[in-house]
Amino acid sequence: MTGTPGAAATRDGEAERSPPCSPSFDLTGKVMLLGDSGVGKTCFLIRFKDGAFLSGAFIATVGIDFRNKVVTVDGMRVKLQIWDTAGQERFRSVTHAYYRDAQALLLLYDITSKSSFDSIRAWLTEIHEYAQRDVVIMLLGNKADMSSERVIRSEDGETLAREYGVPFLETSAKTGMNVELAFLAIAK
Ligand SMILES: Nc1nc2c(ncn2[C@@H]2O[C@H](COP(=O)(O)OP(=O)(O)OP(=O)(O)O)[C@@H](O)[C@H]2O)c(=O)[nH]1
Repeated sequence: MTGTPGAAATRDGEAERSPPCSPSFDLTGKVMLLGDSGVGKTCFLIRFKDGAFLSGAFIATVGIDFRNKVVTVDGMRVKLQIWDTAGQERFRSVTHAYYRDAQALLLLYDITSKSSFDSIRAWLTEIHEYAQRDVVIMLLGNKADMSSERVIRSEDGETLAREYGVPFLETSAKTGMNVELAFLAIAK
């Protein structure tokens, strides 16, 4: 993560100034949420940022959006700037432009959707094409609360993650399971 405390862009693009002698964070880092449309990226971010779950109608993200959250890791305050990308194919050219600046990527699939799991290899190919070579990647099997509709076993997620040498967790934006853990793991 980069050490640039002080002024920072807020979600609305306004300057967020901190007193020069006591910055509100020690480090900053850019994280991107990636994965097919509907896997739960926006809900995952809202759960982490606000501790809430957006149930009801699914509103697909248009283009890209971001939110900031400061977390404490090993006594250091890390400001995470988290970019929520649109999973829909038609927005890919927009989101590609943001890969380069990301230090960490959370790549999500939905454990109730085989197609979202099958897309992971294509996502990893895109990541290798557009992201920094040393980017931190984590694979997440989201919607783990939907056990009766599960079609992807935990072992399948683990095997795929091992093949690509990335860490893996199952998560739920609905219950909050492992959401904070995933962000803290990549913030380290
Ligand atoms: N049960 C359950 N539903 C979830 C979970 N996460 C998301 N959902 C639901 O899945 C749908 C899609 O969630 P979004 O967060 O909008 O999906 P997205 O990946 O951001 O989609 P795009 O913006 O199109 O890329 C919504 O109806 C959510 O309520 C979860 O962990 N559990």
